[in-house]
Amino acid sequence: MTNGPAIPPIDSAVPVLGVLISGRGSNLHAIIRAIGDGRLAARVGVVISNRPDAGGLEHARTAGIPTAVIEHKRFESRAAFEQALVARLVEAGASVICLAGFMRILSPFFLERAPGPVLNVHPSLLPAFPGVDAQHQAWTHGVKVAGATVHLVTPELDAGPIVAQATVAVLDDDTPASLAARILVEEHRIYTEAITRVLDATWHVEGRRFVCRSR
Ligand SMILES: Nc1nc2c(c(=O)[nH]1)N[C@@H](CN(C=O)c1ccc(C(=O)N[C@@H](CCC(=O)O)C(=O)O)cc1)CN2
Ligand SMILES: NCC(=O)N[C@@H]1O[C@H](COP(=O)([O-])[O-])[C@@H](O)[C@H]1O
Repeated sequence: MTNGPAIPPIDSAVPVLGVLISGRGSNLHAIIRAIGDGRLAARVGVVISNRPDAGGLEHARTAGIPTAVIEHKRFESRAAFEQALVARLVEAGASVICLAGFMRILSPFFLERAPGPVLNVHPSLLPAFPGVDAQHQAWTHGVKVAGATVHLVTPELDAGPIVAQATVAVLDDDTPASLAARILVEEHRIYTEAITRVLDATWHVEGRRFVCRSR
């Protein structure tokens, strides 16, 4: 009698990602698919959501990835919440933290204790249109070129060194929703590229510039 599908042993040589979400998790799903396709040499050690109803948790469960719900509302302070995040990331052995639609501003308390660099994906060509609803900001402003950014997370919101970007042409008949959908495709593509660059040991930051020797 078999005991179900064989669960491959954990390869300690494979870098571990910790992914933080708050919602549907399409960027998380893109990371999981990239790993499964062999396009990203890593594994997701834990998916943490600050919201129990986050749809992205199901992507993790389907992929057999450990999940945790750490609700910010249940903590007395932002620091206590962030300490819980750090503890779960350390427990999972995460060495790179990926924010994927994680809708909490992280304080220096977290960033000083995180077990590795923190990345975020943002749906605009930063520094243009920081903050929330960036796609709608760009559409309303009338830009002809929008896009997506993956950046290192620093205490200042959406202002960290840029690791990867992609442009998206804005069409005359675009709506905010149609533009956001095309930007999302590029987010999915560049997040894998950005994680690969950060996993490469030959990067450093010069001023605001993310410099990666090998890519
Ligand atoms: N220190 C940083 N934290 C975060 C960054 C960052 O660059 N530096 N990126 C954000 C992602 N983000 C936009 O890309 C973003 C997320 C959340 C907010 C925000 O106003 N959050 C509120 C609460 C909102 C809610 O819970 O619904 C808050 O934290 O008080 C703005 C922008 C992730 N974190
Ligand atoms: N300011 C942060 C921000 O706007 N992040 C955006 O939230 C969405 C999450 O989608 P997902 O849950 O399907 O990955 C993504 O479009 C991401 O760029």
